[in-house]
Amino acid sequence: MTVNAEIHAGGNTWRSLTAAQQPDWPDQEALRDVIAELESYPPLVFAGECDQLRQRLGAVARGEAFLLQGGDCAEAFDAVGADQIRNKLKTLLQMGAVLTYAGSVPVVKVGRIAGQYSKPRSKPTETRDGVTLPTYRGDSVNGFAFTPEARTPDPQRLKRMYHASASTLNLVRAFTTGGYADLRQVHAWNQDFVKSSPSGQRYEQLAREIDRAMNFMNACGVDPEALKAVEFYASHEALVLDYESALTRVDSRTGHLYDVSGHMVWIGERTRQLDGAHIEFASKIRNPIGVKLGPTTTVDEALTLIDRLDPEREPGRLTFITRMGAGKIREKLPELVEKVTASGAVVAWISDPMHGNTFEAASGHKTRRFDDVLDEVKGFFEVHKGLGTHPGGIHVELTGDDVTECVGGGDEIFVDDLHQRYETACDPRLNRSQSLDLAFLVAEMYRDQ
Ligand SMILES: O=C[C@H](O)[C@H](O)COP(=O)(O)O
Ligand SMILES: C=C(OP(=O)(O)O)C(=O)O
Ligand SMILES: [Mn+2]
Repeated sequence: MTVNAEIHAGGNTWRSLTAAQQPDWPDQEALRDVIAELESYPPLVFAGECDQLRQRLGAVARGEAFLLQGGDCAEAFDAVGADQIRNKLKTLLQMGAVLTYAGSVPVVKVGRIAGQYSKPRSKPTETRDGVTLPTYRGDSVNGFAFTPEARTPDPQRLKRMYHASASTLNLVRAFTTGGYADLRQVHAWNQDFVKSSPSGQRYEQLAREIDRAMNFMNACGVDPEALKAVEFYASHEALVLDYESALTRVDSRTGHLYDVSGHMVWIGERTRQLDGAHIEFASKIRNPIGVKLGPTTTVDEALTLIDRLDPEREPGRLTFITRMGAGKIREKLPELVEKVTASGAVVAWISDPMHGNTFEAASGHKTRRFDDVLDEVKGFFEVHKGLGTHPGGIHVELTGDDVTECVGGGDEIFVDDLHQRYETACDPRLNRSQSLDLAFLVAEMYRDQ
């Protein structure tokens, strides 16, 4: 084996361990062919960009910046269109502007985008009217339609995932570097929105203040070109390990392995077993890594995760994304933060206020209350304030469209409205107005911290 091949094999050490939540591919030979093809594809991101994000997250971990991570629960192949991508980006940029200006903090912007196609599920099957089929595991694995054909895992979908991610990332890069995301466009992002919604009106007022601040900077001689491009990164859950390891490459600059399917990847609450394949895989790559921590996480688990994933104790390498639930965060988070901090490790602490607050409405829709989401973030800030540690950011499921999936918000959505525009393929997302409401409220919390 050449040195490079040996290092590359390092991206496959997970294969001898148990990998939770993997698809039951019916045709192993077809899977092998797909993996071989994916291995020949060009990387979607450059390892140097992953390093840059790790540095940005280092600032988050040290308390010098705030992470805004958001996007769909599950991206869908048929939603890879200019309007949907632009709306999501616009929402994230508006939230970023609110947090930067009203929270007075640099904001690191990371999408759950261009690769968020695979879903862990609580049940392997779904039954409707006496018919039982495999559960939907994301567009990378099977189809959402409730038919045996659609629900059978098809490895060809992994190639579609790659191409859908590539098209999405291409447009995101064009928008964020080509002038669309220019901060001087801060009003333009709001045009379709402002009149109809309270959060849009509140945003417009903020945009006017930003304008004045920019005019002031202009008058002081600050180069306006500096505002033209925005740094934006792509992230997704590293769930289907055949895909992630097929896109893992040796960086020619350093000889290290990077998962070049996205800048940052995270390991979910259902796949973070210390002796499992996902943690092993993540330990071999140099990307910044997130790990979701639910309410059953023990201090020992958190400390072992640090030993496994951040042995060098490098700020920015490891982000803990807590998702405790509004009713548990104040009880469960303090000990974790306290003991991790006492260990000397510097991780970024981020709040996912979505996944601990899901419930089923009487109509059968999976939903979340805006007030619970807000309360979990409040609890997260309270805990960090009490311990003198840094509330590093938020991780949210959102979309730029006017969906009716979560209840509440300033432009209130009621349980009876859920059916109107319930479009998610998995978990309920904040719509644009609810996302902006959240950004304003989080900015206030940050400022008061
Ligand atoms: O996005 C997260 C998970 O896939 C989701 O919360 C699991 O939901 P389920 O209980 O419907 O499987
Ligand atoms: C599956 C997810 O979350 P968790 O692993 O926290 O349940 C998710 O982020 O969509
Ligand atoms: Mn989800």
